[in-house]
Amino acid sequence: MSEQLGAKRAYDAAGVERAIRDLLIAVGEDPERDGLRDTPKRMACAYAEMFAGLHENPSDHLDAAFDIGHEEMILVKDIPMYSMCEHHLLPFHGVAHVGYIPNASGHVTGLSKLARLVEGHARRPQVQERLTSLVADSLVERLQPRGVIVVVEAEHLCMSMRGVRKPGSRTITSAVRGQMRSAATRAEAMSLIMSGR
Ligand SMILES: Nc1nc2c(ncn2[C@@H]2O[C@H](COP(=O)(O)OP(=O)(O)OP(=O)(O)O)[C@@H](O)[C@H]2O)c(=O)[nH]1
Ligand SMILES: [Zn+2]
Repeated sequence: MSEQLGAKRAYDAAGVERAIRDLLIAVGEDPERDGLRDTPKRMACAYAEMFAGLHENPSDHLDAAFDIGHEEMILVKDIPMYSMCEHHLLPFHGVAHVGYIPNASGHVTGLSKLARLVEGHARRPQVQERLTSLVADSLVERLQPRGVIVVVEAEHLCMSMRGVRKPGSRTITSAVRGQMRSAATRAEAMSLIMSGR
C-alpha cells in the first residue's frame, strides 16, 4: 500500500484563521480593510473542506460493498477532482477515471463510493502520482478485485499561474493492478476512457 499520512491532530479552525491573517500581513495587505476582514474565517471554512480527506480513511467508503455476481469491468469515468499540490499548496484539478474487475464472487461497491474514494485521497496536500496509486491500492485492499485501473488527468496551477507558467498543460498518471495489466484488458479500459472525446 502506498504511504499516505493522515491528520496529525484535529482541524484547528482558529489556528487557520490566525495563520491567514498573518499571511495577509506578510504579503503587505491590511487584514482589517473591508474586503479582507472576514477572509481568515472564510479561508478556515474553505480549508476545512479542501483538507477534509486528512480526517477520514478514504478506503472506508468501500465498505458499502455487495455481491451482485457481476464479474466484468466496471468503470466510472470523468469524475471531477480537485486536490492541493503539496509543494505549493495550489490546486491541481481535472478528472479521475476509476475501473475495476470484481473477483469471482462478484463483490462490487456502490458507484458513488468510487467518487468518494477519489475525494478522500484528493482533499489533502497531495501529489498526483500518490493520489493515483492510493485510489488503486484502496480498491485492491478492500474489494480484492481481479484488476484495477486508475487514470488521473489534471492541470496544476503551480505550473499555470506561476513558475514555468504553462497554462493548459495537463499531467496524466495511471495506476494499474492485477489483470488490468494485461495488454487486451488495459486497452479495453483505455478505449472506454477515451471514447466520446
Ligand atoms: N511529480 C510531481 N511533481 C509535482 C506535482 N505537483 C507539483 N509538482 C512539482 O514539484 C516541483 C517542485 O520543484 P521545486 O524546484 O522544489 O519548486 P519550485 O522552485 O517552485 O519549482 P518550479 O515550479 O519549477 O518553479 C515542481 O517541478 C512542480 O511542478 C505532482 O503532483 N507530481
Ligand atoms: Zn505545486
